[in-house]
Amino acid sequence: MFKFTTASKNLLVRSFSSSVSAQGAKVAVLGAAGGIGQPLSMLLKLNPLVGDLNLYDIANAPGVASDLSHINTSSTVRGFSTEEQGLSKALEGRDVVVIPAGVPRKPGMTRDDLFGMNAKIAMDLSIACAEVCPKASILIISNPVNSLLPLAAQVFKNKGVFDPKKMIGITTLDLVRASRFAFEKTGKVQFIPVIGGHAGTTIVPLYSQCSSLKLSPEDLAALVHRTQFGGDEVVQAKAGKGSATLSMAYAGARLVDSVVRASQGEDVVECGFVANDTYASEGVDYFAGILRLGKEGVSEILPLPENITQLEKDAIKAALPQLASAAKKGIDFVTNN
Ligand SMILES: NC(=O)C1=CN([C@@H]2O[C@H](COP(=O)(O)OP(=O)(O)OC[C@H]3O[C@@H](n4cnc5c(N)ncnc54)[C@H](O)[C@@H]3O)[C@@H](O)[C@H]2O)C=CC1
Ligand SMILES: O=C([O-])CC(=O)C(=O)O
Repeated sequence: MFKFTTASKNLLVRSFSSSVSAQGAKVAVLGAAGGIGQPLSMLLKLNPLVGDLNLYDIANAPGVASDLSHINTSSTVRGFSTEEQGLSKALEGRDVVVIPAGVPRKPGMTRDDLFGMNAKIAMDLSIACAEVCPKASILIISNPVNSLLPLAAQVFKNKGVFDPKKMIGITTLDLVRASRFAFEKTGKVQFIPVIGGHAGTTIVPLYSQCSSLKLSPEDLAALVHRTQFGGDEVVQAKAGKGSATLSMAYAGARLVDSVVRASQGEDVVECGFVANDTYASEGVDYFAGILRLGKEGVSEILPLPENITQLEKDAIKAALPQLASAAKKGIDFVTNN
C-alpha cells in the first residue's frame, strides 16, 4: 500500500490548506489552450491567491479546464468555447484577464510581422472585456505588445471605460531574462528593471541597477543585446515550432500574482508597458516603466533611477520613435475597423 512520505503529506496539505483561495481572485485566461495558455493556466491553478479560473479559447479550452480541474488545489476551473456566448461568460465578474491569444513568431519574422494576424484577435477580445468586465486588470501577452496594448487601450477609450491603472502589456519575461542572464554572471538573483517596450531595441534593460555586475563594455553590450533579442534566441531554437511558452507562462503567472498581491494591500514593484506620459513631449504615450502596483492597479509610475548610464539614456532615446509608430499602428487599426 502507498505510504505518504513527509514531503508528499506536506504537498497534499498545502494543496488544500489555503483559506484565501476560496474567496481568491477571479481570473480569466483568453487563449488558454495554447503554448503559453496551458502552462500559464496550470501555474494559476497552483496559486492559492487565485480562487476562480475561467479558461477561454477558440479550441479546446473545456478540455484543458477539465484536465486542470483535477489538480487538488481549492480553486475552481471552468472552460469556455466560442459557442453560446462563451467569451462573455468567461469574462463575467473577473478581477484579472490575461490574454495570450494569438499567433507566435517563426524564424525570420519580427513581432511586428504578427500584427496582421493578431490585431483583429486583440480587438475582438478587448471589445468583450470593455463590455463585460471594464474594471478588471487587463494583462496583454499577445504580440506585438508595443501595438496591441495601445490598440486595446483605444478600444476601452472609445467605449469610455479606459483606466490606465488597469491595463498592462506584459514585459515581465524581459525582466525574468535580465535577472537570469545577470545571475549567470554574478551568482545572485536580483530585480533588474527593463523599460521601453517589448521588441528588439525597444527593450531597454537597466543593468546599471545591478550593483554586483562588473563587465567590460564589450561584455555589457553583449548582455544587453542578448536581453533585447532573447525572444529570437528561443524562436530560432524552436526552429518553426513557436516562440517562448514556458518561460512566458512563468512570467505571466508572476505578473498576475503581483497584481493580485498588490490588490490585497502588498507593496509590489514590477515593470510593464502602460499608458505613460513620461515621453509625451516626444510623441510617445505608451512606454514600459517601473510600476508600483496597488489596490487599484498601477498606483505610480516610478521615476527612472538617477544613476542610469548614458548608454541607457541613448537606448531610451533610440526606442522612442519605434514606440510612437508601433502605438500609432494599433490605434489606427481601431479607427479603421
Ligand atoms: N509578451 C511576451 O513577452 C510574449 C508574447 N508572446 C506572444 O503570445 C502569443 C501566443 O503565443 P503561443 O501561446 O505560443 O501561441 P499558440 O499558437 O500556441 O497559442 C495561441 C492560442 O490562442 C488561441 N486563439 C487564437 N485566436 C483566438 C481568439 N480569437 N480567442 C481566443 N483564443 C484564440 C489559439 O487557439 C491558441 O490556442 C503570440 O502572439 C506570441 O508572440 C509569446 C512569448 C512572450
Ligand atoms: O520572441 C517572441 O516572438 C516571443 C516573445 O515576445 C518573447 O519571447 O519575448
